[in-house]
Order: sequence, then C-alpha cells, then structure tokens
Amino acid sequence: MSSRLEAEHLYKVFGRRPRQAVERLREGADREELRADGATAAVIDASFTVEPGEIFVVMGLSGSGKSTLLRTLNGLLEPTSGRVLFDGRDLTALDGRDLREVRSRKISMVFQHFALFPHRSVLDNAAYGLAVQGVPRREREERAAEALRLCGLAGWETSWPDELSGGMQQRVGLARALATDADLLLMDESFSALDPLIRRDMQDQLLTLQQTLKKTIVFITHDLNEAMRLGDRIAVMRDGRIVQTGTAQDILMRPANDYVASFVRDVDRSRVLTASAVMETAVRGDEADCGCETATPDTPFTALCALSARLTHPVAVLDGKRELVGVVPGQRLVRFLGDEEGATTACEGPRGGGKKVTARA
Ligand SMILES: Nc1ncnc2c1ncn2[C@@H]1O[C@H](COP(=O)(O)OP(=O)(O)OP(=O)(O)O)[C@@H](O)[C@H]1O
Repeated sequence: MSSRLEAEHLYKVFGRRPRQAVERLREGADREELRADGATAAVIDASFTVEPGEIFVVMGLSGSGKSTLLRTLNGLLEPTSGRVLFDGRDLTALDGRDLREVRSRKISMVFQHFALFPHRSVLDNAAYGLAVQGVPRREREERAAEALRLCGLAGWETSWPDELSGGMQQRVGLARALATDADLLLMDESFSALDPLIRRDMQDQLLTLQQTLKKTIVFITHDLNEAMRLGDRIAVMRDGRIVQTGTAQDILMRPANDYVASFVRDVDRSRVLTASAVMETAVRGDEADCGCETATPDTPFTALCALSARLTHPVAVLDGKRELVGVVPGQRLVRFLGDEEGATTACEGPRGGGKKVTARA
C-alpha cells in the first residue's frame, strides 16, 4: 500500500534570496545565521509519509514551522525546495487549476477559528465546500446533513451559527470538511480555541469518527497532551526542523535528543499521563455504582495503574462534582505504555493477579 501523503525534503524560506538560503542550510547554516541576512527558514528539510487512515500529528512550539509546513502540504504555499506527493502525484508540479481542483475535491482544511457564514444556516455552512464544487443543492444538503449527524449536530440544521456554542461551531467546521468526502484532512490547531472539556470532547469525537471514516489526517498542535491522544504518529518540530517522528510511546519513552526529552519533561509529563488522557468517555453511567475506589481526571498514570490492579473491572473516573466522566480499562493502560523491554513500572495488585505494565523509563 503506498503512502497517501509524502513530504520529500521540504524547505520553505521567507524573505531574501530563499533558494540561496536553502543551499546554505544544506551546507550546515542554521536558522539564526539566515535571519541575520533577512531570510526566515520556516521549514527545513522536512521528510515524512502519512499512511491512509492515519492521524499524523505535527507538534511544536510557536514559530517552529507547523503552519507553514501544513500550508505547503496542500499547495497554499509553494515550497522553496522539495516535493509533496499526494497519492503518488506531485502536487508541487501541478498548475494552478489542477491544484485548485485537487484542493477542492480531495483535501479539506479545518482551522482554529472556523469562519462560519453568520447569515447562512448551519446546514448551508456545512454544505459550503460542496457548493464550491458545484454539487447540486439536493445532494449537497443530504451530504451536509449526514456530516452534521456524524458530528453530533442532527437537529441543528436550520439554526444560525450564533445560536451554537463555540464547540458546536467548530463541529460545523469539521462537518464541512467531512461533507466534501475529502480523503485528506488538514487540521491546524483546530481545537485550540476551545475550553479544555469541550476540547477533549472534540478529540474523542474525532477519534470515534475516524474509526469508521478512516480519513488521512494531518493535525497541527502545540499541545503534547492533544498530540498523545490523537496521533498514531507524532512529528516534533523545532526551529523549522522535524527532530523526531514516532508514536506517542516512542516520544515519551525514547526521546531522540535532549530537546525532545526536555520538551516532554517541560510540558509536564505527569499531566500527559493522567486519567483524563487515557480514559474512554463512552460510558454507560453505572460504572461507579459498585462503591469501589474511583479516580479523578487528574489521577496520575502510575496511581491509576495501582488502582486498576486492585479492581477487577475498569477504573471509573469521576469529576469534581462526582459525576462519571470516563472509564479506564486495564488493557488500555497496557496499550498506552506498550510492552517494551526496559525498566518496569509495576501495576501489580495485592492479590498478585494484577496487571503488569512494562515500560522504558
Ligand atoms: N508569510 C510569512 N512571511 C515571513 N515569515 C513568515 C511567514 N509565515 C511564517 N513566517 C515565519 O516562519 C516561522 C514559522 O512560522 P509558523 O507560523 O509556520 O510556525 P508555527 O509553528 O505554526 O507557529 P504558531 O503556532 O505560532 O502559528 C516563524 O518564524 C514565522 O515568523
């Protein structure tokens, strides 16, 4: 199976003499040297592949080049050097018309602040991409209604955007992207403007949708927690370069260099590995009724392991109001850490029948 998307040695330099700047970068110059000469190296030698159905997260601090990289992937920005292959087709070699055609039919973008049209209904907003494609009204309304249903907005079709909460508006943006049947979704900090609970809800919703839709998604975030939750693989960017690509476990357990290690540490590892990061939020409602010990969303991962080992059923997670917000099955903890060799974090229960989770420290 060939990759859906391939970035080959992508460079994007803004400012003076960009091509010359690329040569200097290849010869070992760094970003700061170029900056002194009036050139900004936003993306430096980025290569990666994204497989069909994969969520590929690009994570990095502000200014690391994530948005620029994303915009080169759909041809909104022309790379200074390098190629982007989409289903084996070189996007960088397409003329303007062919590129627009691919962009409108095959690729959808979901932004941080999704600009909905205030004087169009939710349905018309969700159908907008299809209207641009020239899809007849009846078909586009059917497809938009289905996309809204998938995003949990059935019944809101005739509402106006300002009747919706921020999270719901963002879901309309997602529905618009899904309605077009685009194979590739490019999501630029799509959930970053939402408050934490709604944000987590959106992350869960995306993961649920992805189980059936199996889109190919490139998701940009500066938030490690979000990257860990969503990414099948994560590329960490620093100063324009991808410094590590791997699964969440790879990044956490085997950081490629001191920067990634310190980044993981600095972003607060214990916060990443808490119940809120690993719990499943699809709940029946009665999981905490047995009176056993429970966790809170902030319970650290290791405490969760110990708690899980004392129970014969998934750990119920209750919020500050003692309301059930999720469950953590034991096997999810194991899956989260993987079963790599190395230092052992034991999650053994007092009865000796508990689970054992092994991880590299
Ligand atoms: N059009 C432009 N002209 C000049 N410099 C630019 C342009 N767009 C981005 N840059 C610069 O390129 C670098 C990378 O910016 P980019 O927006 O891609 O980073 P980012 O990781 O997405 O950051 P943020 O999360 O803050 O958006 C920054 O130094 C930025 O100032």
